[in-house]
Amino acid sequence: MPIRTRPDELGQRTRWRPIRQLEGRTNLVTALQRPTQATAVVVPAFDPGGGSEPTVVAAGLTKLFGSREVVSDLSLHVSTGRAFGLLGPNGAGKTTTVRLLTGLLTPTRGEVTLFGETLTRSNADALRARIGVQTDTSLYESLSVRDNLRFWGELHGLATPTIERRTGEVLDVLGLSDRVDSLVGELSKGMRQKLSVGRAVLHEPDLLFLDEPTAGLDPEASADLIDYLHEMIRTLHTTVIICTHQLQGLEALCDDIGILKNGSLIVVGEVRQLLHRRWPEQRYLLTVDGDLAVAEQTVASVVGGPVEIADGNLRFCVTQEESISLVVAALVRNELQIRAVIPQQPTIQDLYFDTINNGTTP
Ligand SMILES: Nc1ncnc2c1ncn2[C@@H]1O[C@H](COP(=O)(O)OP(=O)(O)OP(=O)(O)O)[C@@H](O)[C@H]1O
Repeated sequence: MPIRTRPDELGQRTRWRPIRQLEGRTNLVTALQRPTQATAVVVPAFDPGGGSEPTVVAAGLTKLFGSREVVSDLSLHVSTGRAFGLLGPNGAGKTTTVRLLTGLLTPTRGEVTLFGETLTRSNADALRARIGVQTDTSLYESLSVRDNLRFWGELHGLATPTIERRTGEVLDVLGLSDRVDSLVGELSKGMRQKLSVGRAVLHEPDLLFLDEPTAGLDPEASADLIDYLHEMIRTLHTTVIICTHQLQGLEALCDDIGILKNGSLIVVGEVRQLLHRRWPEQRYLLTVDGDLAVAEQTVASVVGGPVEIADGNLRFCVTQEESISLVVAALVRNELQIRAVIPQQPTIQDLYFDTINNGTTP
């Protein structure tokens, strides 16, 4: 009998949890006992001696369609148990990169290594059996939810009882149990989205590719999905690669990111390191009552750097935390009433726009 998630006592919605956690299988214990592996990725250069065990290595990956180069000399490592965000504007080459990494396209130059094995035509199917790919395009609309999952499970060689058990568990976690017999064509966009994620994780892949996983989900379902992915990574050590344009809050999910522009990976690395390298100073937002121009001059005289006025607030940076008390003292001396001094954490979204607009590479 499938073990079900327990709705909490307040009657709130069931939270998404990894299947293996729900099952309480021994491989969960094994996963928990495995040591945490080191940080993924750094710089866009192939570095085989990183010390960590990468699940995905791309080395000099290049793809031409005709004479048009859509992926150019792309190199990256994604280490086991990390979530990697592959970002970039429309047409930057994200989907093509994912197709190259999953063996659905053959590179013009370069190579891909998955789970320590160089990806070739002859081992592609075997390696793909360890991969889950979520896209919203390949669900069968005229089949029921159950039959979509059954079909997918059979493709992955799962036995019928396993498929049935997994289907129950996945749908329970997704909050779709009551739609098991609905035709996919009758589902809402968000429900299809959830089903496409559920299908990708049905066989508990070691490597999961997600394409806009939260698009079309309501905020609660979106937060639940992120929780679920976190749990999957934490307990099963799944490696996740996410292509998304939804940058807000992405820090909650991604350990590492790569930003593609015109087929080239122009920024790649660990999120915290990249943000710190780009913005080593502490940024502040200041709200004062009184003359903003006087406030600006006062702050500038203390911090010695640019002070920006935006939406009636001042924005500035300090290199040392102590400087902020000097700023406050100077404002008080000039009889400016301080309403708020708020530290501003730079985000992936800030880095993305900075990189795309200014072409800076931290
Ligand atoms: N099969 C193909 N034949 C020719 N050109 C292609 C093919 N597939 C993709 N391209 C081109 O490759 C470039 C990159 O496309 P890709 O789909 O990888 O971008 P993307 O970053 O995923 O974009 P989006 O964010 O819009 O999904 C585009 O200019 C696209 O037109």
